[in-house]
Amino acid sequence: MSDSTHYDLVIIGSGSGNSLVTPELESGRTAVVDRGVGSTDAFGGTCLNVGCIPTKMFVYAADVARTVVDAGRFGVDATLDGVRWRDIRDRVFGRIDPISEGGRDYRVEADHTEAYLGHARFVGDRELEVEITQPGGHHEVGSVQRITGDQVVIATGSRPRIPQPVLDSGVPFHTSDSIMRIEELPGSIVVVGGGVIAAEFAHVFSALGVRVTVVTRTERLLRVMDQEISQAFTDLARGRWHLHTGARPTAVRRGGEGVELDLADGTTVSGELLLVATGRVPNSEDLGLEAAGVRVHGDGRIEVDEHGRTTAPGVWTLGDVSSEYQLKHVANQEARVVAHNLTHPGDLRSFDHRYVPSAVFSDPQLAMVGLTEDQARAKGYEVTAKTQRYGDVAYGWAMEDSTGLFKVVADRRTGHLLGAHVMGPHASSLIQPVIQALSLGGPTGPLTAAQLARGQYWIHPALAEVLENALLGLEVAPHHDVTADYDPEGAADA
Ligand SMILES: Cc1cc2nc3c(=O)[nH]c(=O)nc-3n(C[C@H](O)[C@H](O)[C@H](O)COP(=O)(O)OP(=O)(O)OC[C@H]3O[C@@H](n4cnc5c(N)ncnc54)[C@H](O)[C@@H]3O)c2cc1C
Ligand SMILES: NC(=O)c1ccc[n+]([C@@H]2O[C@H](COP(=O)([O-])OP(=O)(O)OC[C@H]3O[C@@H](n4cnc5c(N)ncnc54)[C@H](O)[C@@H]3O)[C@@H](O)[C@H]2O)c1
Repeated sequence: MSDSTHYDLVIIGSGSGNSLVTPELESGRTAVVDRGVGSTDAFGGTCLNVGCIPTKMFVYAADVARTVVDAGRFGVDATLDGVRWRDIRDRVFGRIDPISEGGRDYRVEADHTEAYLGHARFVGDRELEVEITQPGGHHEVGSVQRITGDQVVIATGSRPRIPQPVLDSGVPFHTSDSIMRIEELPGSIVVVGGGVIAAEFAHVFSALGVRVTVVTRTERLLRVMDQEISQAFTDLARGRWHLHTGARPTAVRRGGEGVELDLADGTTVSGELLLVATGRVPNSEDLGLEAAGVRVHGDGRIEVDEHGRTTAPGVWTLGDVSSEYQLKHVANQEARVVAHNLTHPGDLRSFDHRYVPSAVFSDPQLAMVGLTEDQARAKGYEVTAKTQRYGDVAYGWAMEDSTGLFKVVADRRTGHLLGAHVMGPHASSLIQPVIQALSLGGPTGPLTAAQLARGQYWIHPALAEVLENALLGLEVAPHHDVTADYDPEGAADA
C-alpha cells in the first residue's frame, strides 16, 4: 500500500466525469480513476466504447443494408450481395479504440492530472483506495494506491442487469458490452428485453441477415414511449422479428441452435447467441459508499440534489450512477453543472431535467420529449393531441413512407406544447424544434403550438412539414388558433 497522495479533486469514472477537467480546474491537482469498460476494459466510459457511438455506427451500416433491400420500391433494382461483418466491426472499433487509447494516454501524461487505472473504493471521508487493474498508467498493476481529495466526484455509470434465470443457467450470453466485438455473425440470435438496447440491436442484426427473436415481459416494446407510438412500433416489429411479448424467460439452457429459453407463456425459443438487454443498474456497490457517508436509493442510484451534491460534504455525483435518466446528453449536462459548481461554491447551478429528450435508433427511428398523452391527462391537462402521418406530406410521398407518425400533445386551454412522440425516418432530428419550443419558451412557459407553427417558415417540401402539419391539426382554444397568421409584435402576450 502506498502513502496517501492528496489532490484538489478526485474524479471516479472517465465517461462524462472525464469532461470535468475544465481549464478552470487545470491550476489544481486532479486524479482521474477508471477501471475501464467492456471486454477490452477501455478508458473513456460507456458512450464512447460500448454505448452510443459504436451502436450508432452499426445502426448506420444496418440502415444502408435496409436501403439496398428496399430500393426496388423506387424503381432502382439492387440486391444485397453480402455483409462483411468483420469489416463492419473493424470500421467501428478501428475508429473508436484509438480515441479511447489516446484519451487514456493524455490523462496519464498530462501535467495537471494523474490517472489511476483501477477500481476505487472509499475508506473514509473523501479518502479512497484504488486497486490498479489496468496497464498503461504510472502505477503497477496489482498495487493499491491511497488517495484523498478536497472534493470527490462519483461518475461511475451503470452496467447491464442480468435476470436471475440467465445467471443461474451458466449458459454463455452477451450484453451490449460484448456483442459488438463477436468474430462472426450468427445465423440466429435471441434478444431478451424490449427496451432501447433490444430495439437497436434487433434492427442491426436483422438488417444484416440474422434471424432475430425478441423476448420481453411487457405487452409492448418501448413501453415508456407514448402508447400509440409504442403500439405502432410493436406492430411493425412483429412483421420483422420473431416477437414474444408478455413472455419472461423462466429457464435457460444449452440446446437447440445453441441456447434455448423456456418462456412464461409456455413457448420455447432458440438461437445461436443470447443477448441480454434487460436494463442497466447503477455502479454504486463495491464503492465503500457507507464509509464516505454517501447514501443510495433503494434502486441503487446515489442520492443527489439538483446541484450534484451527495449526502456527504464535498462529494458530488453525476450521470448514470445517480441520474433518473441513463442518457449521455443528460450525463454531459450534469457534468457541465458540476464542473461549474466545483469552482463556484457561492453560485451553484442546477441540473436541467425539465424536458429530457431521447431517441431510439431502430428501424424505424423513434424520438420523444415531454409528456405522453396519457401522462398529460393524468396531470389534469385538457389535452389536445394530433398524430400526423409522414405519408401525408410531400417528402413522405417521395420516401414512399407508409408507417411514420409525428404526434404532438398540447394544452387545449393555453395552446402550450406538452410533448412530442415520433416514429419514422430522421425522428431523432425532426423532433429538435419541439425540444427548442419546450426548453426555450418565454416567461409564461413553453412556446405555444401557434408560435411554433406560424412564427417561422417551414422549408417546402422538407420532411419537417410533418411537424408543421401536426401542429396545425391541434384543436386549441380560439384565441390560440394554431392556423392564424403569427404576429411577432404580439409574441410577448402569448
Ligand atoms: C448499448 C448502449 C447504447 C447507448 N446509446 C445511447 C444513445 O444513443 N444516446 C444516449 O444519450 N445514451 C446512450 N446510452 C447511454 C449512455 O451511454 C450513458 O447514459 C452514459 O454513457 C453514462 O455516462 P456516465 O459518465 O454516467 O457513465 P460511464 O460512461 O459508464 O462512465 C463510468 C466509468 O466509471 C468507471 N467505474 C465504475 N466504477 C468504478 C470504480 N469503482 N472505480 C473506478 N472506475 C469505475 C467505469 O469503468 C466507466 O468507465 C447507451 C448505453 C448503452 C449501454
Ligand atoms: N438511443 C439511446 O438513447 C439509448 C440506447 C441504448 C441504451 N440507452 C440507455 O440504456 C438504458 C438501458 O437500456 P435497456 O434497453 O437495457 O433498458 P430499458 O429499461 O430500456 O429496457 C429493458 C427492457 O427489458 C425488459 N425486461 C426486464 N427484465 C426482463 C426479463 N427478466 N425478461 C424479459 N424482459 C425483461 C423490460 O420490460 C424492458 O422492456 C436505457 O434505459 C437508456 O437510457 C439509450
